[in-house]
Amino acid sequence: MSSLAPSNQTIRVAVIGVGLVGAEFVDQLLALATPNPFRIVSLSSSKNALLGLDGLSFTEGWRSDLWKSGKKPGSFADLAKELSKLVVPNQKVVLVDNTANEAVAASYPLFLKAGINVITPNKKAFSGDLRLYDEILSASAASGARFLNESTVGAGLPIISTLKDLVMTGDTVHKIEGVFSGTMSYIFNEFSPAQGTGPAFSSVVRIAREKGYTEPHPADDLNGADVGRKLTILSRYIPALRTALPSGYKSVSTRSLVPGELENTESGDEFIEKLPAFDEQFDKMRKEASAEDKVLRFVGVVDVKNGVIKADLEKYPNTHPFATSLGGSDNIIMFHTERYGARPLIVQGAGAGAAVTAMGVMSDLLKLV
Ligand SMILES: NC(=O)C1=CN([C@@H]2O[C@H](COP(=O)(O)OP(=O)(O)OC[C@H]3O[C@@H](n4cnc5c(N)ncnc54)[C@H](OP(=O)(O)O)[C@@H]3O)[C@@H](O)[C@H]2O)C=CC1
Ligand SMILES: N[C@@H](CC=O)C(=O)O
Ligand code: NA
Repeated sequence: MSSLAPSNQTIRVAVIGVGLVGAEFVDQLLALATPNPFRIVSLSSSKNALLGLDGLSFTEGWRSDLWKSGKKPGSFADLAKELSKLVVPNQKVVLVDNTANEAVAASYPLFLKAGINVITPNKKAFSGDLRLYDEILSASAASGARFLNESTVGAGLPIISTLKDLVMTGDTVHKIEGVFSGTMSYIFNEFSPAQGTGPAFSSVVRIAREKGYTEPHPADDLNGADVGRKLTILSRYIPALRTALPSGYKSVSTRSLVPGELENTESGDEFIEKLPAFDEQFDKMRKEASAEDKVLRFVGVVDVKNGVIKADLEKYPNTHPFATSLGGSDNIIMFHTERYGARPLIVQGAGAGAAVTAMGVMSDLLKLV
C-alpha cells in the first residue's frame, strides 16, 4: 500500500475514551499501513492515562499498558497545555474524543483555541446549547484548527459531509427525513417487521445493547434524545435553521418511548432489567399497526420550509421502503433539495456499531493528512 502522508508530516493524536468505539478506533489507527502518519501521544480512559509527547510505544499492547499505567487522567487544561507544546507550523495535533461526556465536549473551545484540531463521534457539544456551539466555531476560526464530527450522525455514513457539500455548493435544502437511530432502527426492524409479529420489545432492546448500538444508557436512545441531537446537529449546518434551536435537542419536538416509571433509572443495566414489565404496552402498539398492514418506525424530520424539527414513532405501510429495505442497525436519510427535487438524495447503511463508527472517526482524521 502507498504511504498516506509525506514522511515529514506526523500528526500527533491524543485519544480520550477507549470504550467500544474508542478501542476500535485505536486498533484501526495502529493498523494503518506504514509509514503510519499518526502518533498517539496521549491515551486516557476515565480511570487511567498515558502521556508521551514523543509518541507512545506500547510494550504489552495499548490496552494492557493503559490498564497498568497507574496514572490518573489530569485536567483538560493540563492536557491542552501539554499538547499545545506540539503545535508548531506544519505539524498537526488532534484531540479525538470517543466519550459521550459533557465535560469533555465543553472543553473543545480550549483545545481549538490552542490550535489543536478536534475529531469526535460525541454529539454533546454540537447538539446542546447554541452558546457552546458558537464558541467552538469562533475558537476554530481564530486558530484555524478544525473540528470534524462525521460520526455524530449516521456513524460512518457520509451524512454531515453530504449536507456540508450541498450547502456549500449553493443548493437549498428543503427537508431532511429518515431513520437516524441505529438502535431504534434495529429495535423496530426486529420488533415490527413487515410480516407483523416479532419478539418481545425488551428482548430486542437488550440485544441492541449487546451489539453495541445503544448509547451507554439505552434510555438515551429510547427517549428520542439521540435522534433529537442528530436533528439539531444537521439543522445547524442549514443556514435558515442555524440558530433555530438555541437550547439544542431539548427544543426538538420528541416522542419518548421510555416508560414514565423508568425515567430516572440510574444505570443501563437496571433499565434493561426493568423493561420487560412494559412489554405488553409495546405489543399493543405493534398489534394496532399490524391491523392496518403497517409497521412502526422511529423517524426524524427537519422540514426547513415549514420550520418543523421533530422525532416521532410513525406507522408506515408494509410496502414502504422504511418497512422493506431496512435491516440491522441501518439508517436511511433522504435529502430533499432544490437540485434533488423530484427524487431525493438518499444515504443508507449501518448507522451504529463500533466498526462503522470508528471508521467515520478515522476518515475524519485522514481528512487532516
Ligand atoms: N456505539 C455506536 O454505535 C455509536 C456511538 N457514537 C458515539 O461514540 C461515543 C462513544 O460511544 P461508545 O464507545 O459506544 O460508548 P462506551 O460507553 O462504550 O465508551 C465511552 C467511553 O468513554 C469513557 N469516558 C467517559 N468519560 C471519560 C473521561 N472523562 N475521560 C476519559 N474517558 C472517559 C468511558 O470510560 P470508562 O469505561 O473508563 O468509564 C467509556 O469507556 C459516544 O459519544 C456515542 O454517542 C456515535 C455513533 C455510533
Ligand atoms: N445510539 C446511537 C449510536 C449512534 O449515534 C444509535 O443507535 O444510532
Ligand atoms: Na456520519
